[in-house]
Amino acid sequence: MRDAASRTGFFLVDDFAGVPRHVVDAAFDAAARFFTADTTTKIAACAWEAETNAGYVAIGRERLGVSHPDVGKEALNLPRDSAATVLAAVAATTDKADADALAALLDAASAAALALLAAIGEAMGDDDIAAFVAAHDASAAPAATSGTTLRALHYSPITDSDGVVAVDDDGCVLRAGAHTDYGTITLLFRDDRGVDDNDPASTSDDLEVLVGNDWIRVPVVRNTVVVNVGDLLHDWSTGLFPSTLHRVRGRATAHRFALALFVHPHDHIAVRNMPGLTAGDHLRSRLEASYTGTPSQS
Ligand SMILES: O=C(O)CCC(=O)C(=O)O
Ligand SMILES: [Fe+2]
Repeated sequence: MRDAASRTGFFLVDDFAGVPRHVVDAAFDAAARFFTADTTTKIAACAWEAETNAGYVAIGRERLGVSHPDVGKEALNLPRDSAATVLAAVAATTDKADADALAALLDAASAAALALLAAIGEAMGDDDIAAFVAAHDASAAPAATSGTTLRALHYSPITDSDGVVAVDDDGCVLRAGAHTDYGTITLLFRDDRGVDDNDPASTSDDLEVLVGNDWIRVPVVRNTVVVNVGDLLHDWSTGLFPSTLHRVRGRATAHRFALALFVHPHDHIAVRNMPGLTAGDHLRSRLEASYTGTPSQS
């Protein structure tokens, strides 16, 4: 883990890091059903709110890279601290079982993250692993708020008429621009749904990581979760574990689904190497830079 985290900032963990497969599958099914609703319904149910970072992020609202909005990407944000309102909106839009499935993944992935953080603390040679883990553990500080958020992501097929960006020679578009993640670690669950069966080149390994000067594809390995280092672990480890630039570059014709838990310390925790900045301030400034004002109604 120390080797992978320090070289690329990305690694795969078997058995979904302890999250039961049926919990992952049920959450994928729930997210896919929610995204099937039309845009107006989803916006009306729970439009994304800057204050809480909770809710439905319509196509055109988010730009992870600097150049243009992420192409054809919509998301449902379930921050740990304000999941309830979004879960109620999911229950009203599809059904209660779907809301329960997303809540179950939020809980199970959050627990898995704490176990991973203990291992990561050991791998980076932290002199107070317990404090590192406790800085992310809701039960260790029940009154503390945190940016930890489950996001369901859906990238829909795009056509020429979308006119947003060019499809490159490989038939791919940049689905999510190059960025580093904002928190401590991210747990990314992927599956094969959305792969275009009519297109032999279509795969779900669309996630690319910048290693040296090369964009390397992160392979999809069944029953694994991708774990990657975010900016605050880069900070905590003083650069030993780098938060690596990554992007999603995928087939223009395919759907893509992913579920990501962005794990953050409690908001009041100080960012080690930026005096005066807290984890909460850091997250707010990154969110402000990546969300645009107007949803497109496509
Ligand atoms: O869609 C994905 O696989 C990952 C997207 C990503 O890197 C992110 O949302 O931070
Ligand atoms: Fe990311």
